[in-house]
Amino acid sequence: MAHLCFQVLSTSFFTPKPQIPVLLSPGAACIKSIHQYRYLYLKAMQDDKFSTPPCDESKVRVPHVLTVAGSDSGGGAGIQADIKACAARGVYCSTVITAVTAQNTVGVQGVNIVPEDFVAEQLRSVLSDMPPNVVKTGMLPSTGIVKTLCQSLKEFPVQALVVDPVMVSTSGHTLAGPSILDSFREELLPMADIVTPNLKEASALLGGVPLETIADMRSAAKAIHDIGPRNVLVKGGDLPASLDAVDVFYDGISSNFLRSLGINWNDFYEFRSSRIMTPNTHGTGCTLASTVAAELAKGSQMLSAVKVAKRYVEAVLSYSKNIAIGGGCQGPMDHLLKLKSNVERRPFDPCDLFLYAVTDSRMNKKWGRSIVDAVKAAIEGGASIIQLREKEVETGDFLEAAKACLKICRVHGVPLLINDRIDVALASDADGVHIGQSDMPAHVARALLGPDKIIGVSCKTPEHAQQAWIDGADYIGSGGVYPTNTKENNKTIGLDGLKTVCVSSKLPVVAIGGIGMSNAQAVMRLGVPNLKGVAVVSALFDRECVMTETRKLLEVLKESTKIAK
Ligand SMILES: Cc1ncc(COP(=O)(O)OP(=O)(O)O)c(N)n1
Ligand SMILES: Cc1ncsc1CCOP(=O)(O)O
Ligand SMILES: [Mg+2]
Repeated sequence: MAHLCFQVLSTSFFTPKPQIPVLLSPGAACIKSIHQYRYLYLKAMQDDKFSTPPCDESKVRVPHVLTVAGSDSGGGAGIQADIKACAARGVYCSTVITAVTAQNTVGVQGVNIVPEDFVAEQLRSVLSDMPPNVVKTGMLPSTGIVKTLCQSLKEFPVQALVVDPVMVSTSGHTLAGPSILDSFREELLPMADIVTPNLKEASALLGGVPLETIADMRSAAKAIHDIGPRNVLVKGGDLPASLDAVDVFYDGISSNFLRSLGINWNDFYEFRSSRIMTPNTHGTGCTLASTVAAELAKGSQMLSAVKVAKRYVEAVLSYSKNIAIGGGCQGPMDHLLKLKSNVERRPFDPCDLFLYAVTDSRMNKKWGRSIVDAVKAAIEGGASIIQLREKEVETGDFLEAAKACLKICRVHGVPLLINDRIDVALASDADGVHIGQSDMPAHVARALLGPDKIIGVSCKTPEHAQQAWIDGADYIGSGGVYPTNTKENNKTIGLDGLKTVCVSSKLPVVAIGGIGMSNAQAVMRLGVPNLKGVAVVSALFDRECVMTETRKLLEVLKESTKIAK
């Protein structure tokens, strides 16, 4: 938004700090200085940029992207991809539709361009009433629409403009012809904060120069930058001989400017990632640009917005690589992977607490087995839930073990929880945590872990149990029921204490502490309905054969339920 930034200064959204000269009509010649001032200005404003306007403190500001693009009936690209990407990134998305396309996974069957004056009306409706932080453009199918958009943005300035110069569909259909190039070069690109061409689009913007190598991409990024956008991302997905996917990011003006101040600055960045082999790549360009826009709307700096967007697209590609939608050769991605993966994870079932195996690194070391082998054996023996309780393991090793155990647990449909370490649970994407009274409060753990993860809390009293319920826990662990050497200085509550907690608890309960083959039946025979099972450490892991011990204990537990009936 090269020549809009000075109008932005006068809006209530920003509280101007530095004194910045007002340049009202920037030709190409003054773009550099405008960018330089804007760079300084945005740096100075970084902290204030997204503060709520002082006049309306009660309202919660929602990051907002307006996408100006074409509709894809197949739902994989265009407006539909933009809405989904923004939603996945937690950003509100409004839309101005420039064209309606009839397309599917086979190709584009038809294009109906929205009349220019109706594009103008949509722009006015959104920009005048619900100003977005960032505008992102996709398919702009006529010179008139480009001009209308530029005019609207001059009238209603926004914080950033992300231009995805869509020209040809992935199936080869022309979506914006060569006549559009002049208006891109003369009007739209000089206003852009970032432009994200693929190789074909970069070549077209530069009059058809061949782009075949990463060196070519660098030259192209520089040449496009000279047209006026503040940043350029040339996407190398179509590089012929490349195995890796390499995109080149160029931020020339600020680097020259910073160098002139004696600050060393790298103006080229290469984003390199291994290729994900999948036919489901339709909509990657729209998704990347929308995610950059969404991250900018949330307040990110440009380079980190691009980094996050690249990572997000890779994650979506990888998640969607085997999905089957449509009969054509290029399928769409599934943007809402997070929702999906949570849905696919089996929700917590209190019956999972029946035979709860809790690991102990000291015991496993003593018997010469790894955590992973211990978990495998417990699952083979019939454990219905696993907790990694690794008090003596380094964080990095704990994380690796958690990831490896998670793979095994997922295959068997057995939930995996982490004792104490919410960071390890988050980093490994484990199914949840078990926390004690002196660990982080359960409501804080819930806020960190989100609604879908399992949280267990240790409770010795009805008050603890009541608090665990209020805090949003899923189950409670109650004990030590019997004396144990596994946990030092742990008060024993006995069967009576356990019963008191169970009776008062609104949550399912698992008993813990000194439980094994000899006393598991006595525990289960308490007969309180929400006592769902026993949690065991030494009876399984301080033994030579974990699988055999688990099997035997499972039989005892099954037997006890029969007797209880
Ligand atoms: C199922 C279950 N119940 C209780 C505990 C004990 O947790 P905590 O009180 O945090 O003690 P440590 O296990 O951290 O020593 C548990 N781990 N699992
Ligand atoms: C972690 C814990 N919390 C209460 S008792 C206990 C230890 C249980 O270990 P064991 O099953 O070996 O008695
Ligand atoms: Mg603990």
